[in-house]
Amino acid sequence: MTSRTPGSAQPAVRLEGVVKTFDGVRAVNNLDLLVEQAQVVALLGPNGAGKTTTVEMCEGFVRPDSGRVQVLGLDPIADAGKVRARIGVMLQGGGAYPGSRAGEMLDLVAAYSADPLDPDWLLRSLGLEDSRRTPYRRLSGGQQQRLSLACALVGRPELVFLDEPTAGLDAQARLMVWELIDALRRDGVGVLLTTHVMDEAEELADQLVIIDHGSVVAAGTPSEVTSRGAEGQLRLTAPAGLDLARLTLPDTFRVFESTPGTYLVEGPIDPAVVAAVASWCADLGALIHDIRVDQRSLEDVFLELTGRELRG
Ligand SMILES: Nc1ncnc2c1ncn2[C@@H]1O[C@H](COP(=O)(O)OP(=O)(O)OP(=O)(O)O)[C@@H](O)[C@H]1O
Repeated sequence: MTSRTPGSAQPAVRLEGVVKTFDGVRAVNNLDLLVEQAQVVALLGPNGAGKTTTVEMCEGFVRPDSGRVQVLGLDPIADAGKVRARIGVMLQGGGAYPGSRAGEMLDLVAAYSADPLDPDWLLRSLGLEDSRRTPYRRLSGGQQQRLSLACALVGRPELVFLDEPTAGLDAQARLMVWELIDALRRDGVGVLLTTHVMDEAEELADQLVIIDHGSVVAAGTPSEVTSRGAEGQLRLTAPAGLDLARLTLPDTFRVFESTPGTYLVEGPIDPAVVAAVASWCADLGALIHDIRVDQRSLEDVFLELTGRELRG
């Protein structure tokens, strides 16, 4: 992918206090969201949390009741023509003529762009080089999915919206899509993606935004989100019967010997805690056999924040 010249300092997406209500139900409730250029932001949330509504407001398909939506510094409804020429939207299985061939479809979309990417390069990057002449209806679900991603990207957008880009893809195809998203970021493109796949969000995103009932419940880098307020655990294996009274940690920590020679420290584990434990052992002349910090996974945090019940 060729590198683009740096654009204006406008963020790719900025939402401020956005509200959208359907039939008395607040789908989006006072939402703030920021996607900078050259940044991948993953929007996470349980079913019905308001992700699609949020993205559709950014794409100019849904009008907010109140608040401000800006895309590349423009209003996506008032400036729809200008905005659509500069963004890429991945539509799930939509907009295809079933009889047209994969390569023809991509060429057609490319023909609408002033400066398209090379369609053959895109097909290769997505493992579709052998499907150029295959009619759309004969493509597998995963191939159709990748073709719709190619169509979203071929116009060299400054910002792309990806709705569950790897849903239903096999491991190889998923990796290709991840690599392509990484290449987009390197090329200065802003990416707002929705996903239900936690490791995808952790792997790809610079920033995570978890929403529930239309509002942000957590936001930050993946490590900020997984460590924020986290009760972690440090597990230490060392000689049995060490004097715990000589380990000085704040009262917020719970320290105990769970079985002879296995010590647990529960609380917000940070590098200073690990150092304190190591120096406690050193002062006692005790050799550490094993030390491990168990961090919560993004899935743990997600379920804690959004509950475990099934949503409609
Ligand atoms: N056009 C509409 N008319 C009525 N209600 C709607 C409409 N679009 C969305 N909603 C409601 O708004 C809420 C948020 O829906 P939305 O599709 O934005 O959630 P989502 O986070 O994308 O969910 P999912 O993960 O299931 O795709 C839901 O309660 C949904 O039923």
